[in-house]
Amino acid sequence: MALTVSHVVGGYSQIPVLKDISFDVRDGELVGLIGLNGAGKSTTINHIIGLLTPHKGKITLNGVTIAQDSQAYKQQIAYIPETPVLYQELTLREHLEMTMMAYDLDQDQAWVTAKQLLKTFRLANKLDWFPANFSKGMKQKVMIVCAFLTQAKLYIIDEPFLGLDPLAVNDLLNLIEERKKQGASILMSTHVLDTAQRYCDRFVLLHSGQVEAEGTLNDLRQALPKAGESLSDIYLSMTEVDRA
Ligand SMILES: Nc1ncnc2c1ncn2[C@@H]1O[C@H](COP(=O)(O)OP(=O)(O)OP(=O)(O)O)[C@@H](O)[C@H]1O
Repeated sequence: MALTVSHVVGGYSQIPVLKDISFDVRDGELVGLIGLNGAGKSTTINHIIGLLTPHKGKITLNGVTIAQDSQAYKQQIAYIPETPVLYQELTLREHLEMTMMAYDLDQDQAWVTAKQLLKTFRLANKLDWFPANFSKGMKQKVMIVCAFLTQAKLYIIDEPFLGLDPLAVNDLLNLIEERKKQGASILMSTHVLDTAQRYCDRFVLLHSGQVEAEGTLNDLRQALPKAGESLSDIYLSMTEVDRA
């Protein structure tokens, strides 16, 4: 089991946002973290990447908790935030070099991977550009290239589809497929439910800080038999109580 989130209660203050959530992401699997605005998706991710500490419960990555070995834990994760976070004073080349250092990557090997990724995301001739010169989507692509440059065990991708052009979305989905085949795990938060339905192996449906349902689309259909066939129908049905 790559990632295990076990009975996590947590949030930003003493009042918990996450109320006893449990789920896992297995090797070679893409899991969709789905929920309305404010459901707790980013808060969950912030706990997994170690920005927040659970009040209760435990998060392990291949058996290691962040408290046991912070560096070993963090080096297994590559995170692509919803809003790109780049250093204004560093070029694209320097962002890549910094990632290689942070993940202890072999420079020669990493540059082979980097060049391929830069070509895929049409950034190959922009190595000496600074973030100020990039569009929003280009900044997002820089984050994607940095993340997939690593050989992380777990990729966490927060809402990847909103700022990217359709070509880049397709390239990202291909990249996810490729890393899955190599055994990596991916946790992806998104509101784009038709794409999630097509590509995710399993889903975690978060609602008001709780896991309302989880499993494959078939598992969800069986759990909510009257909801409808699509992930969108199932999700809307699950949130109906709040909208009544
Ligand atoms: N920095 C913060 N400090 C205090 N409360 C926060 C903070 N960030 C989020 N929250 C609260 O935590 C709850 C869950 O928010 P979270 O950002 O995890 O939702 P989300 O599912 O990622 O939503 P969205 O789809 O809008 O990104 C919300 O009630 C929100 O107000």
